[in-house]
Amino acid sequence: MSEKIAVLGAGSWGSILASVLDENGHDVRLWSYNPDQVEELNTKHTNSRYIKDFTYSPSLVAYSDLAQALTDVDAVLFVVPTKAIRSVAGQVATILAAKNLQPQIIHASKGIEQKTYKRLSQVLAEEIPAANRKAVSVISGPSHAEDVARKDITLVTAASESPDAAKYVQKLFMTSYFRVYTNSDVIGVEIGAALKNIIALGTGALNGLGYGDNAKAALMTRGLAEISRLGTSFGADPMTFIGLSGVGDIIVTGTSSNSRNWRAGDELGRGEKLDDVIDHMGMVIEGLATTKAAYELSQERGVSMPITKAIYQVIYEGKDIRQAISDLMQREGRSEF
Ligand SMILES: NC(=O)C1=CN([C@@H]2O[C@H](COP(=O)(O)OP(=O)(O)OC[C@H]3O[C@@H](n4cnc5c(N)ncnc54)[C@H](OP(=O)(O)O)[C@@H]3O)[C@@H](O)[C@H]2O)C=CC1
Ligand SMILES: O=C(CO)COP(=O)(O)O
Repeated sequence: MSEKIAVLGAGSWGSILASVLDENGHDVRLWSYNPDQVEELNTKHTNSRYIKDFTYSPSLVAYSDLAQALTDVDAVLFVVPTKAIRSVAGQVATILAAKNLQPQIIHASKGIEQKTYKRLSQVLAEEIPAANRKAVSVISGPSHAEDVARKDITLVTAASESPDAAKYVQKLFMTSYFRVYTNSDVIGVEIGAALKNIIALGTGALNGLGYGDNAKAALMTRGLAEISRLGTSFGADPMTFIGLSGVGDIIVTGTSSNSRNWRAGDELGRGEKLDDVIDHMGMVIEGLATTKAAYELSQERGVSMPITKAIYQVIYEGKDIRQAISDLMQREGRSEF
């Protein structure tokens, strides 16, 4: 099949997913709000700020005009940072209504909306009226853009309440090195995807402070336990958290310097100031905002999330990291499950 697909957001992940789709023979329109970036993508076929040493196929065309990118689309893939999802979806909705289109809606972003605590598929379904879309799906899993760029083996999951939509997304992306499973648990997939970034900040910080493998494994395991507690409180299937978008993504993000969240944590652990870390990263560090949303959500729902709370206190209340770790370790002993 060859579909017309608009990919919105030309950062590291959006541009590489666009490249996978282009390679699969789809008519891909990669949209960015930055005209200089569009110019670079269309003339040099590079995206140097976001992905180093990678050349895109000339068949992949970038657009700065959103309406043009959406012409006759069969599917729209959102890969902008979480904080931009609602505003971009609002613009998309207006254009789809004017063009009388009803594409599949997919997103590959990882976060929770601030203040509303909504998952991104909920935000998309709210902003794009049912008359102008088919189902909403999410594609997620352990997938650093840098690894996909060099065609390293990558497995992800496509989740949707509509089994047909999940299969559609699976078919769009599958290649010899990019394998896609389907999943009906949208809640579990989106919560796992968003909250693993908090844990990556934590394991990065442990690394920066000089802690070893035991400490990092402990943080990832107990981190997954609290993510699972929050997710199941919303009705997620506990099995999802031992799948690709749960333990898979915690491993890839919580152990790798390819992860911006891990790197940010590492730099904080080494004593750098948060503002400096954000400044020189130059790309989105989703875990920072997600820590706030998840902490507030855990308070609101009465779900125990001690690691998220500790990371929240370090980032938002200026608590000393070593003190936060010591306080976590001195909590009263309890049963593992
Ligand atoms: N990188 C990866 O390996 C993976 C990332 N993800 C997720 O994908 C999402 C995007 O991440 P990623 O591509 O890495 O992020 P990047 O920071 O690399 O790129 C984000 C892109 O979105 C643009 N952007 C920012 N705000 C807006 C806006 N309001 N309207 C339109 N475009 C905007 C940015 O432009 P500018 O920089 O000029 O602001 C940039 O081009 C995140 O949720 C991330 O968690 C998921 C899996 C893997
Ligand atoms: O989600 C990712 C890999 O699955 C990428 O993580 P970072 O946003 O921390 O780079």
